[in-house]
Amino acid sequence: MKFIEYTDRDALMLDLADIIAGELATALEHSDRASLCVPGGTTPGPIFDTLSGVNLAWDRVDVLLNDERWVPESSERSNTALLKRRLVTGAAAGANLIPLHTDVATPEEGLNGLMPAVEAALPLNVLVLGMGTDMHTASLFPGADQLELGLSDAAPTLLAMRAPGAPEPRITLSAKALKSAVSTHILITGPDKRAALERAQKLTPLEAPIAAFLQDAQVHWAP
Ligand SMILES: O=C(O)[C@H](O)[C@@H](O)[C@H](O)[C@H](O)COP(=O)(O)O
Repeated sequence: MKFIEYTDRDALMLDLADIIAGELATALEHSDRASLCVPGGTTPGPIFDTLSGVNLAWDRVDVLLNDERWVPESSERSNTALLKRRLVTGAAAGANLIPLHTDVATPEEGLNGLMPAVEAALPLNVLVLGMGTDMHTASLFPGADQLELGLSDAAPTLLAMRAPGAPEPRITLSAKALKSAVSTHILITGPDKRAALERAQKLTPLEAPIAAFLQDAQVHWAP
């Protein structure tokens, strides 16, 4: 793991957007298509704003979420709506957004229909992960009903997940699918998340799911 500390959040967001754009451009030099897998939640918005202004062959880029809350796009908790508003817009409007939600009642019912497009985007080129102070990442939450499967080598690409720490049912890429990424960036801000990350380094992925990703990751942190 490489830990990169920034003086402030603005610097972090600008630098990481720049790194992601550079990695996508390099991938597109060697391949017809490149994939970018990103977290939802409250932290990455400013990175999306910057990326959506970057000149890149976005029509050759597949964008997908790490995970989605099973809520309609009209909900303010919809990560898909966040991506449409702040990432797949402007210069990046032509990117291919791979859906992680469909209009059925439960993630279990939606899973199989969503799976082929996600699998077609693997292996991932660029992965950005967020983390909660409970050390979850994507929707791999400590105590989640399918965590053990989600972390195992036998995991399917997508799983439904329900957890005490998650207010609604979720759909998530498995650790195996996420770990296909050529490059992994973990985006965290604030002292509580830094302390949580330090705790996670001494725990197993079942106790601290983010631990499954630390070995090959660059962690980007600002106060
Ligand atoms: O949909 C989600 O909730 C995310 O993908 C999740 O894994 C997120 O990255 C963390 O919960 C951190 O969220 P914040 O950035 O809001 O703290």
